Amino acid sequence: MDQKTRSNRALGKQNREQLSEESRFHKSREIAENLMATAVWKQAKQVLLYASYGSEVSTGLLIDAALAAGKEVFLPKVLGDQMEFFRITDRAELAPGYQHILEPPGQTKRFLPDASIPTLLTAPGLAFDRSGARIGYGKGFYDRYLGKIPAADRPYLVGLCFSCQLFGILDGQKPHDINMDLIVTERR
Ligand SMILES: Nc1nc2c(c(=O)[nH]1)N(C=O)[C@@H](CNc1ccc(C(=O)N[C@@H](CCC(=O)O)C(=O)O)cc1)CN2
Ligand SMILES: Nc1ncnc2c1ncn2[C@@H]1O[C@H](COP(=O)(O)OP(=O)(O)OP(=O)(O)O)[C@@H](O)[C@H]1O
Repeated sequence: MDQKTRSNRALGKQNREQLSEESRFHKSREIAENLMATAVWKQAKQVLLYASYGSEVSTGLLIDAALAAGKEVFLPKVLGDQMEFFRITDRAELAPGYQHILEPPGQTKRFLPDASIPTLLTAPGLAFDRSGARIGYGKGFYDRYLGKIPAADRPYLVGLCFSCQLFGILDGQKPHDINMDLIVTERR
């Protein structure tokens, strides 16, 4: 991996961690509100979210709002070197898994892409740019997962980040990197 990707990842992570907990909480709420105001969120019947940990954009509000709105909610679970999404109907079903991140039990309905069902996926990340480029922890889970899905069946992809993680242009993109369709920050 190139030097630029490394330094953008480190910078995005540092900027995210420098926000106070209160500020992250506040901004996460604004990010959730901005996402929920979009047509893609409103129309989505299925949402693939993540259970936030560390200094990531918090997703608790989104999970609860999606469940309350009757959407099907799926969260990632790491299985070996792959990641799969399983349905939850309550946050209480989650238990610590890979890297102590809360995960679904894995016996419930597994997400299967279906282009006829409006579906939205939110991805966390350390650095993003306006074109939708995304840098994660560097293990490639999201890129590998999304790469398995034929482009026509892929959910609408939304990157969630604080505006301090948004950079001008993240070059050093690799062929396997899959761009987000939309980036949502606390500033929209
Ligand atoms: N909330 C959340 N769930 C997720 C992901 C994620 O990024 N966020 N994933 C997306 O892939 C998968 C888990 N992948 C992960 C890959 C690496 C690390 C990790 O190495 N964490 C270190 C920090 C490493 C670093 O700073 O470079 C740590 O937390 O100490 C964590 C999760 C599936 N679930
Ligand atoms: N579609 C793919 N097919 C095969 N290998 C892949 C694919 N996507 C990613 N990888 C592997 O994963 C590694 C890490 O990828 P990358 O640096 O893009 O991760 P990232 O986007 O920062 O992290 P993540 O997706 O876990 O949040 C790559 O070096 C590559 O070996």
